[in-house]
Amino acid sequence: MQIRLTVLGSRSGHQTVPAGCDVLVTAPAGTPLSAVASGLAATVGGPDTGGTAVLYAGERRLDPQRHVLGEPPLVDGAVLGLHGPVPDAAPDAAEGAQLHVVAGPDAGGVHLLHPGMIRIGRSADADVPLDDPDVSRLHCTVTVLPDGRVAVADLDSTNGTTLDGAEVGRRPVPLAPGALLRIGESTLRLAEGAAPPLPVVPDLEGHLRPAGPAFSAGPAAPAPAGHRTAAPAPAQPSGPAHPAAQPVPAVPAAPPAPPAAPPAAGPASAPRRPLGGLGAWARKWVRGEEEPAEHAPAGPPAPAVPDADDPAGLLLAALGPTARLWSRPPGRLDVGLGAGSRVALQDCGSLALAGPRTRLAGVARSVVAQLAALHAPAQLEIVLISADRARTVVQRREEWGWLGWLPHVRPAHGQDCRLLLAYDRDQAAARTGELTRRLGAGPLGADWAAADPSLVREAAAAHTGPRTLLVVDGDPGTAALRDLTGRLASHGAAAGIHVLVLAETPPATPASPLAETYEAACAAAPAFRDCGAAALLSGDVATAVRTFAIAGGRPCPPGTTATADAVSAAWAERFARALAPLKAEPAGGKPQRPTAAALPAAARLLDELGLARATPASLMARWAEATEQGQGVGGLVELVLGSGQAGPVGAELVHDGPHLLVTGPAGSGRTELLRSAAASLAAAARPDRLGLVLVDGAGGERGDGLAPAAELPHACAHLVASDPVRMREFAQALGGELKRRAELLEGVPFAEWHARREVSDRMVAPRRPAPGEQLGGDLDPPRTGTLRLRASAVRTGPAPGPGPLPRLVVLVDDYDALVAPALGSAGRPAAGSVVRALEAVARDGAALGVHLVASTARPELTADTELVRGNPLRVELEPPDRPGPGRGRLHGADGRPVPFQGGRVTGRIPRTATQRPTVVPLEWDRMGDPPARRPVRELGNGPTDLALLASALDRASHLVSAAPVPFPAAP
Ligand SMILES: Nc1ncnc2c1ncn2[C@@H]1O[C@H](COP(=O)(O)OP(=O)(O)OP(=O)(O)O)[C@@H](O)[C@H]1O
Repeated sequence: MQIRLTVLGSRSGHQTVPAGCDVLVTAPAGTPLSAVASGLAATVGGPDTGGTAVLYAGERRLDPQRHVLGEPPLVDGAVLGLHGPVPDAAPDAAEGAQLHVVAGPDAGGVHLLHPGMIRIGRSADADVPLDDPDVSRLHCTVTVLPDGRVAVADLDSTNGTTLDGAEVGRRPVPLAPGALLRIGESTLRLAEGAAPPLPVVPDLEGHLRPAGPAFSAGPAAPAPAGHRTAAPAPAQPSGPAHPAAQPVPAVPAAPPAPPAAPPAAGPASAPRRPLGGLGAWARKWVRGEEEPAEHAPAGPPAPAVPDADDPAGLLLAALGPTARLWSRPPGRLDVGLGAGSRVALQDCGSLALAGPRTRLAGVARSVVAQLAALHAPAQLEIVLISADRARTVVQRREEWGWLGWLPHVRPAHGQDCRLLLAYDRDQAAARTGELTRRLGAGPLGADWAAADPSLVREAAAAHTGPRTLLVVDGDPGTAALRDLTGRLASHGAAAGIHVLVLAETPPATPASPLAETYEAACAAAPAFRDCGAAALLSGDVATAVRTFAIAGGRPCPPGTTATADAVSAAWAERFARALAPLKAEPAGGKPQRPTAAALPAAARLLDELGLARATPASLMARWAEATEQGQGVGGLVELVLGSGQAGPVGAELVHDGPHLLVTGPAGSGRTELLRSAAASLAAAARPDRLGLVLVDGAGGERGDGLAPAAELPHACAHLVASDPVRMREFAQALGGELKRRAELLEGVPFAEWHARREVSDRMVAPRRPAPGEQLGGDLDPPRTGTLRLRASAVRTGPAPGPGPLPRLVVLVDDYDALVAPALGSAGRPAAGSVVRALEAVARDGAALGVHLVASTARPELTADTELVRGNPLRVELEPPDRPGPGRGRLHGADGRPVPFQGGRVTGRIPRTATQRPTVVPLEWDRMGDPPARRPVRELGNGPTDLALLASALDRASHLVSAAPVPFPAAP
C-alpha cells in the first residue's frame, strides 16, 4: 500500500506556517502509525527518536498504536502536524450559516458565520480577506444578530456595496440566504449549511469510496436548478446563529466589477438568442442552458449572476463529499470563466487562456477544478505539461503542486508513469506520445493529424468514451512538442482530448489591444492558435476576461467580457487534497472492475479472497461469519479458483459438486489451481470442520507439487505416489475412513446427520487421542516423507472438538498418472489400490461428506473413471501459451462456462504486503518518469502467499482451539 502524506514541522521562531514535506509512505496495509512515526518526523527535521514523535491530524492527536496507515484519517492526501495540531485546520463542511464567495478574482471561500460582526475587506486584518483590487481595505460588515438574522452594512468603501443590485449604505440592511452581495469584483452569498455529506467506505488501503449513485452507477443528473441563485427574497431571519467557527480556508472573493456586458458573440455553445429581456438573456448565458421562463425577471438589465457551479459550492462538494461531486454527464465539459462567460470544451475542442501569471494561474485553477469536481476520474483524466524553461522547475512545481493530489492525474490506461505530469521535455514527450497514440487508434486513424476540421468536429460530436484534459502551460520546449501540442489542440477532440493552453502575457488593455495580446500569447504558447476559443485576461488589474472564438488561427472578436473567476493556490490545494483519497467505482461495476473488462492477465488468490493481508484476525472473522451463516460442521465446501470478469470465480462442492475435475495440458497450471483450491478451502472453514487430503499422483520426477499446501493446518495427509508401501497404506486409510463414516451415518445423508446431531447432541464421541499420543501408527511420517501426517494432527490434544465427521476434501494432482501409471514408474505396483480408494470417494463420498478434486493432463485416460462418470464440476485450463498459465473456464451445473484467470498462491508475497515500511520525500517533478524497472511485484526469495496464509491459519486455529482433522480417524 502506498499513501501520500504531508508532514508539517513544528513552528519555529517567527514562522507563522511551519515548513512541510510531502512524503510517500509504503507499508503493508494495517501498519500502525508507530512504525513510521519517526520516519515522518525525520522528513521535517524532527527528532528521529521513535516513540516520541507526536503527530496530529487536524486538531486531533493520533495514537501511534491505534491509528493505522491506510485507514482514516491516515489516507491519501492527509496533512499531519508534528508536535502540534495542523494550523488552520478548518472544520469540514459544517452546519450553520455560511458566507460563500461565489465569484470574482478570489472566489471559492467558505466562511462559517459566528454571532456578532465580521469585516470583509482587502486587508489581511479583515475577518474575510479578499484578494480583490477593487475591494476597500475594510469594505463592509456582515453581522449575525442575537435573533439569528443576518445584516450587512457598508464601511464607506470606495466602490460601494450592493445587495441584489440595490445600494447598501452605512445602515445595516437584512441579508437573506441566497441574496447576492457584491463588493468590488467579488460576489458573496449567504448560505445555510452545506449539503449532507455522503457516507464513505474506507478501503483500508488509503482510499475512500463514497456511497451514492454518482459513485457506483455512473453519472447522476446535474445539480438541480434550484441550487442556483434565484431572484432575491425579502430579508428573513436566517435561522438561529450557530456558534461558530473560524473562517474555513479562506478563499477570497471577487472584486466589484463593471456589470458584465451581455455576450455579443460567443465561442461556445451558450445560447445566443435573447429571450425575455437582457437580464434573462444574461442569466441564461451564464447558465449555459435553457432556463424556465418564470425565473427570467423582467425589468432593467440585471448583472450576471454567478455560475451554478461556483467555486465555493465545488469546494463543499469535495469536502463533503456531497452528491454534487462528479455529478455531470460525461460529455458536458463546459466551464465558467466568470459570471456571464462559459466555454463548452465539447464544442470548441480546446481553450486558450492568456494573462499575467498570477491572475492566469487563478483562472486556470478555477477551470481545472470545475472539471475535476464535476467529472469522476474514470470519465476525465487530467494531464499536465509544464516544461517551459522560462520559469524554473521549482516555480512550476510550486504552481502546479496542487494538481498532483487530484485522483484524475493517476495513470489509468497503462501510461508509463506514476502521475500524468510532465515537468521536463522527456516527460512531455512521453505524455504527448501517449495521447497521440490514442488519437491514432481513434476514428481519424493513423493520419489523424491531416484530417479535415469538419471530420474532427464530426468525430468529436460522436465521441462517447472517457475524456482527457491536457493542460499545456506555456512553451513545451522543442519544435516537435510545439507541433504535437498544437495538433492535439486542433484535432484531439476527435478522441475526447481537450487542451487548455496557458500563455503568460500582459493584460489586454487599451495600451495593449486584443490583437497584440493574442499574438503575444501565440508566441508564448505556440498551441494557443490551434484552440477553438480564447480567453484573454484584460483590464488594468486583469480581473476581466474577454472570451472569443478562434477560427483558422485568427481571433474572432468581440466575444464576451466578464469578471474572471479565479481561485487561490490555497483553495486549490484544499480542494485537491479533499479529492485525493476518493475513489469511485466505475459505472455500474464491481470495485475497479467494469463488467465488460477482459480477464486480468494475472490474479492473486489472496486478493480474490479479500485477504490481501492474511492475518489471524481476518481469518477468524471469516470463520465466525461462515459459522453464523450455518456453515458449521456438515456445512458448505467453498472454493475460489481465481478472478473472473466481474469478481472472484469459484464453486461450492456440496450443492454444485460433489466433485471437481480439472483438465489441462502440460504447464497449464493444474497443480497451482489445486493449491489455490486448497488454500481457499482452508480460508473458508476452520481446520476442525474441514480436512484436506493431498495426493501427488505422478510422484517420481514430477514430484510433490502439492507439498506447499501441506503446510495448511487443514492438511491431514499428503501422499506422493512413488512408494508402493505408503500408497497401499494410504489406500487402506482412505477406504477405512469411508467405511467408518458409513457406519456412523447409517445411511443418513451427511448434512442431515449433522442437523440431527446438533439437535440431540448426544452422539457418542469418538475416542480422541491422548495428549502426545500418535495417531495411526502405521501411517507415521516416514523419513522420506512420501506419506506423512501433519505434526499438528499428531499433537492433537483434547481440544473442544467438532465431533467425528468434518468434511474432507481429497485433492489429487495428476490423476491420470495413477489411473494409467507409466511403465517403470515407482508407484505403478500400488497405483491400482489408490485409484480404487479414490473411485470409492467419487462414488460414495457425497453422502459421507468426502469430496474429490482431481486434475488430469490426459482426459482420455481418466474418461472411464467413477469420477468422470459422475459428471463432476469441470474446469478446463487452456494451453499455457494463451495468454499464460492459469487461464481457464469453469463448467458449472447450468452448463454456461465461466472464464477465469487462476489465482496464483505460490507467488511471492507482494512487496507492499510485507515490506518494511518506508517514508520517502515525494519528488513531484519526477512523478512523470517511468516507474523504476526493478521487479516490485514480488519479493525475490521471500515467503509465498501460501506460506503467509498457512502461518496465519495456523495461528488462527490455535486461537480458536480448532484441532485439525485426524486422518485416518482414530479407531
Ligand atoms: N494462475 C497462475 N498464475 C501465474 N502463474 C501460474 C499460474 N498457474 C501456474 N502458473 C505457473 O505456470 C507454471 C506451470 O504451472 P503448474 O505446474 O501448476 O502447471 P501444471 O499444469 O501442473 O504443469 P505440469 O504439466 O508440469 O504438471 C508454473 O511455473 C507456475 O508457477
